[in-house]
Amino acid sequence: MSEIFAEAVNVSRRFTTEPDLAERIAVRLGARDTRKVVHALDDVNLTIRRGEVVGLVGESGCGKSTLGRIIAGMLPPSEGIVRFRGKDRANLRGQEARQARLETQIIFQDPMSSLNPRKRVVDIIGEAPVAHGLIPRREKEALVAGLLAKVGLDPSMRDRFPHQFSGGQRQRIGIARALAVNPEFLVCDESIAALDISIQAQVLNLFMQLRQDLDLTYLFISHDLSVVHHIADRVVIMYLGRVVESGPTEAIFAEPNHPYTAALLEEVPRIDRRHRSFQPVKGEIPSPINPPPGCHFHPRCPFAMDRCRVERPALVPVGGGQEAACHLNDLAERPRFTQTDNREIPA
Ligand SMILES: Nc1ncnc2c1ncn2[C@@H]1O[C@H](COP(=O)(O)OP(=O)(O)OP(=O)(O)O)[C@@H](O)[C@H]1O
Repeated sequence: MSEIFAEAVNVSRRFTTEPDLAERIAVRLGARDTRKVVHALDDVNLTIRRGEVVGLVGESGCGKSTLGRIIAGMLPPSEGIVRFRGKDRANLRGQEARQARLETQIIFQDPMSSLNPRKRVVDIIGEAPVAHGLIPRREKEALVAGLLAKVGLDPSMRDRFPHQFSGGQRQRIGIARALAVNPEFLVCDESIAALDISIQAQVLNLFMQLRQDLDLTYLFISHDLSVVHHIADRVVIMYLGRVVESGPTEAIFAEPNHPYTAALLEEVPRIDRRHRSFQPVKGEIPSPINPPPGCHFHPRCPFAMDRCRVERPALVPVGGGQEAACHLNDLAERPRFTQTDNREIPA
């Protein structure tokens, strides 16, 4: 197995909600402070090995982006450690910290909001490598031309502005900008979600090609299991701030261990039946402001037992390279579920 490249160890992250105007006024007038704490991540472990594509999936609000930003070093955890190449990111200083920042690039969903509309593509892509002293200014044009070609755009487009490109082309510009500083690790946060279906496949193929050509490591965040099935070596499933299951992609798709994973897969969409997002698993996702005790999934789980309502299940190996956090694994006879009947089995 290749070396561990990036790692989150027992990472938690809380946010305090901002009070709105009415709440601020009420507090000034003596009312109780109504700010609430959002438990976005609750003791999460994640390991990414060199050269791996790890797919991080889960419903909206389960903490995927927060984990991606923490692993990328853009956001500190409230608790826990983030290691990059074996070193605690929080302790990196000077040149080492700068190097770690450059080696990790994050590609967001909406390229338009991250590309400066007043700058030409040549500057958008070529600015950072010059500013960081990776290349002399005179080499900027050539570097940008090469990068545009690498992401499938005509190098003659380098003097255009972002608004002169389509959504898919803009995402390619975003990718070229990320590649300009020679990263080894790309965190792709819903990077293809905003694109038309046909364009999604093209950009996904580009990511896979770049992986091969440049030996990249990816954390690929998506709410779309079919996308992850297509690109990831390993899948990590999150539910309400916790990892509930992880393992090799094929194993997870063939035999999910956690009832939540099974329920998601029931709804999914094979890649050939293109389906863009999760259908709601039965029941509402609870609020991360007030998560349920025990297993976070128990209010929606068709198998929930008394123990699930009070005791958090640990994430443990369950065979086949998979890990799952489910008390069912401790039963002498585990109820079997299939992708089609998991909703009907009584508790
Ligand atoms: N800066 C913040 N302030 C307050 N709450 C936040 C902040 N950032 C994220 N959250 C909350 O933390 C939880 C997890 O958010 P996050 O964006 O990580 O989830 P996600 O799985 O990526 O969802 P989505 O796909 O909708 O972005 C959500 O309840 C979100 O509202």
